[in-house]
Amino acid sequence: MKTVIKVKNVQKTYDKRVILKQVDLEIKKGEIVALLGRNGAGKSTLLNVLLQLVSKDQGEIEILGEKRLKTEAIGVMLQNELTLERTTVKEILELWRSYYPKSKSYAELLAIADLEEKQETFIAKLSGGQRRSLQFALCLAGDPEVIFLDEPTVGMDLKHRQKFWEQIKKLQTAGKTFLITSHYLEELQNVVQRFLILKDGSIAFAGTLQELQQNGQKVTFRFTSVLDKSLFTELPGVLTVKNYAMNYIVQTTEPDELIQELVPYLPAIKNLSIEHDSLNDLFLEVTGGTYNVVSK
Ligand SMILES: Nc1ncnc2c1ncn2[C@@H]1O[C@H](COP(=O)(O)OP(=O)(O)OP(=O)(O)O)[C@@H](O)[C@H]1O
Repeated sequence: MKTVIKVKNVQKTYDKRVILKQVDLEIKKGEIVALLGRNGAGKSTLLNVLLQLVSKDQGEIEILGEKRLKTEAIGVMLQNELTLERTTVKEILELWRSYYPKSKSYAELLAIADLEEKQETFIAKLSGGQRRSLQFALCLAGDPEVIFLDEPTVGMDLKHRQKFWEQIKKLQTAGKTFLITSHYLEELQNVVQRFLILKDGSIAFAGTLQELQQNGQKVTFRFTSVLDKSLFTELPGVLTVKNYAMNYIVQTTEPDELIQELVPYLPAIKNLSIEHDSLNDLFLEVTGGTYNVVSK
């Protein structure tokens, strides 16, 4: 597949503070890629640099094979950018369409925004979620090839979120490429192909969810048992054991081995459930967050 976004050794400093130290990444056509990182990691800065909204100190960026930003082929949804408060939904959609020689139809954009009932409503009177949906429709006005979304679902209710992610998948099947920042990790899991994790000014991890799981795989066993804690702490591959009365939480990097070891004790183990790390847990591990580690 064709490379759509290519970033090499990008650096950015604000007031002598290094925000992006060395960012390298590549995104292929048709990929949905999430850019993750803790608050202040530099995600928005990276997007702004990619979109040439702020200058970079150093490095190379190519989008759609060009150093020049092909604005007609790029869709952008940043945070809180709807400022034309005294404009109606209809007026703003038509205005955005007029910027592009090849725009999506008004009806299509209205359906994407899901604001059929609010065509004559001023932007000032829309809810936070409705504004985000409208912004999403605006960023698709020119039928772009590459779409940058910064925290797109903030403020959207469940129905709008679901609809939003369905639209993204549909657009992907039409060959569109996405780079998305979000703190809602769980909802990314079913949509995103690849995750980039920004930490200390560089991409600390780039790969699929499976690769992320293999990278720092921890599996949690939960059960109730009358057996003594010391029995579980000594089993091979066990990282941590926590118990409250008979309720146990055991974490391991070797789930298959642990199951084998537990077999002789199964008559005394009830309500067993086995869970892989969630994307949240894995993310916190990579970014050096406070992973909820329980000590032996
Ligand atoms: N215009 C600016 N001038 C100076 N410092 C800035 C500017 N914009 C951002 N920063 C700083 O750069 C760092 C990265 O900010 P950025 O907004 O890129 O982080 P982020 O990963 O998008 O965070 P969040 O998840 O909170 O949105 C922060 O420490 C921020 O204070």
